Amino acid sequence: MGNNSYIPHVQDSPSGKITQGRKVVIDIRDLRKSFGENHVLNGFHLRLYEGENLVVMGKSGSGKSVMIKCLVGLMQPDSGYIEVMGREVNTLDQAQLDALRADIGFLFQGSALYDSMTVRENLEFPIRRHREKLGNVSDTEPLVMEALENVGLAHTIDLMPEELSGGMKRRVALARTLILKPKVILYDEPTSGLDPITAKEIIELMRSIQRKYNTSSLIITHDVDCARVVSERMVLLVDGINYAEGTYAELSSDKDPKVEAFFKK
Ligand SMILES: Nc1ncnc2c1ncn2[C@@H]1O[C@H](COP(=O)(O)OP(=O)(O)OP(=O)(O)O)[C@@H](O)[C@H]1O
Repeated sequence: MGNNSYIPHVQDSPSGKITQGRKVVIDIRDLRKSFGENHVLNGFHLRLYEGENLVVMGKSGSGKSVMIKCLVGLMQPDSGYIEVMGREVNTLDQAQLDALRADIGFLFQGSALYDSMTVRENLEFPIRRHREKLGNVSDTEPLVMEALENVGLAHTIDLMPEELSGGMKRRVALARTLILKPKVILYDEPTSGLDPITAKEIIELMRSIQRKYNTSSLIITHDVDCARVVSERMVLLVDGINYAEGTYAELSSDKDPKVEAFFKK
């Protein structure tokens, strides 16, 4: 590990077994992005397989957000190949990008609820934006209820965000993400700012959603506990590359100093 090239999965390693025979839903190859002399991504590779929970860990400023922005077409990479659910992102026009984004759920740190809207109205918002994807439904109530039930918050439907705790807001935001039945969910620091018990609840929810809908999840986190519980595989982003890949057990016992640094408390 730790060389400057793509690390193919060793087929009979634990992480190799996880990926064997599964369909690739996100394929990032040799991604490069610099801002002047700041070379952020220097040949980053990543594959997300159908139904898997993949955690990407990297220090602050290592380029995780840049990678996600390139992935959803919000930022143009300098070079590299990005394919999401069979579509090559760099070749898509605006309408095609919008359609792609409707298939991707985002749970970002900043994906706050609209304070002036009730929980119901917050959940109706994406339905109105992507009405055609849901077959132009006129009665949104069953969709809103199903999404809220998935996160155990059906009783909050008529509350305002200010009446919810931080953990409940995060769960409502997750329900809003689920309402469009995304095939892929991108989580950016899903447990940041939450106390350990609430963080654990969010992690449990992420796992149950993944089981129920067979979604593929790309999870960006600094939280080693979150990574341990939620990840099937992990990618460590160091020096702009996928420095190391493997299961939590594989990586947490790796003796490479840059890998070890992630697991020191
Ligand atoms: N639009 C931009 N213009 C110039 N530099 C940028 C831009 N976006 C990101 N960068 C730089 O790219 C580097 C990686 O930033 P990025 O936000 O991807 O880090 P990160 O790994 O997501 O960090 P954090 O964990 O703190 O959110 C940083 O040095 C940042 O200053």
